Amino acid sequence: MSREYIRLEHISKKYKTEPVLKNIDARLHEGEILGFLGPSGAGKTTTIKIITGQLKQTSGEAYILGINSRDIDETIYEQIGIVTDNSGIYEYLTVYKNLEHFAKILRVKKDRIDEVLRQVGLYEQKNKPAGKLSKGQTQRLVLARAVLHSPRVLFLDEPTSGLDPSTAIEIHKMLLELKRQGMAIFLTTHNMEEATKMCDHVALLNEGVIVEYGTPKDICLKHNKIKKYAVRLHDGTEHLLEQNEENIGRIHNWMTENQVETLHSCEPTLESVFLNVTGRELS
Ligand SMILES: Nc1ncnc2c1ncn2[C@@H]1O[C@H](COP(=O)(O)OP(=O)(O)OP(=O)(O)O)[C@@H](O)[C@H]1O
Repeated sequence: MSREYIRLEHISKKYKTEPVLKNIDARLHEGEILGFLGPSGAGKTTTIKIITGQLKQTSGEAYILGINSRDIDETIYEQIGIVTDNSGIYEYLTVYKNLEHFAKILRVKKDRIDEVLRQVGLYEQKNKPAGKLSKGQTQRLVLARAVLHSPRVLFLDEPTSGLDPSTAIEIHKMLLELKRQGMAIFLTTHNMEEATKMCDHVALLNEGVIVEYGTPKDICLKHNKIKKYAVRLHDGTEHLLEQNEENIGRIHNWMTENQVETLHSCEPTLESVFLNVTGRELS
């Protein structure tokens, strides 16, 4: 049984009188990725801040690596990494010097810097000033900094937001490798494809409430009540049909007349589940 690294029990948070998190429960284990998925303002960043002790909850308990978040001090940062935005990178220092600076603070041996630079694919850019990196390269540097001290838990707030698809795929590969090495990753995203591909469990968060929690597959299967088929005919027309007797008959007729070019069953996606449950788009 893998070790539990994060536990949220009935977390609620109000900013003044405004409730932004309501009774949040979640778990994250060693070597797992948990996705907090929700539109802007759903409460994802607030949740990260509570777990990491940057913000106090109004009620409920949060534990990270067995420590109550109300009791944690800065020594926790030796065991966790946080990626929220690009702040904290010194633009006028080279990529290497940036990491050297953090290696000193985190008491990490210098050998580890080249190792991490290779891991995130920035070794060739090590002598470039950080301010001259592309957006994707900057995100790799931020990630390199966050994993320099081999943390047990990594928090990523929208890690691929604004990146082109091929850079996002590279970041995903890196994260899956870190997970394979046992790191637990708490990921927030608007991107349901990212969540489906990367996460062992997801929490769908809407206006501070978890409306669904589980594996992406289980959540989608649970909502697979109305089955649909997508049919494309040789004449170029496309048809999205609910599974019922009449439509099965239509599909059958098209098939016997050899009119069908492609036929797929359409499973729900996390995006469509979210829309279904909340009436809102994720992004
Ligand atoms: N310091 C604060 N004071 C008052 N309200 C706040 C504060 N920080 C966040 N909020 C509010 O709490 C709610 C949740 O914000 P939060 O940043 O956690 O959302 P999010 O899901 O991370 O959004 P995004 O995807 O845009 O980053 C929002 O309505 C936000 O306006």
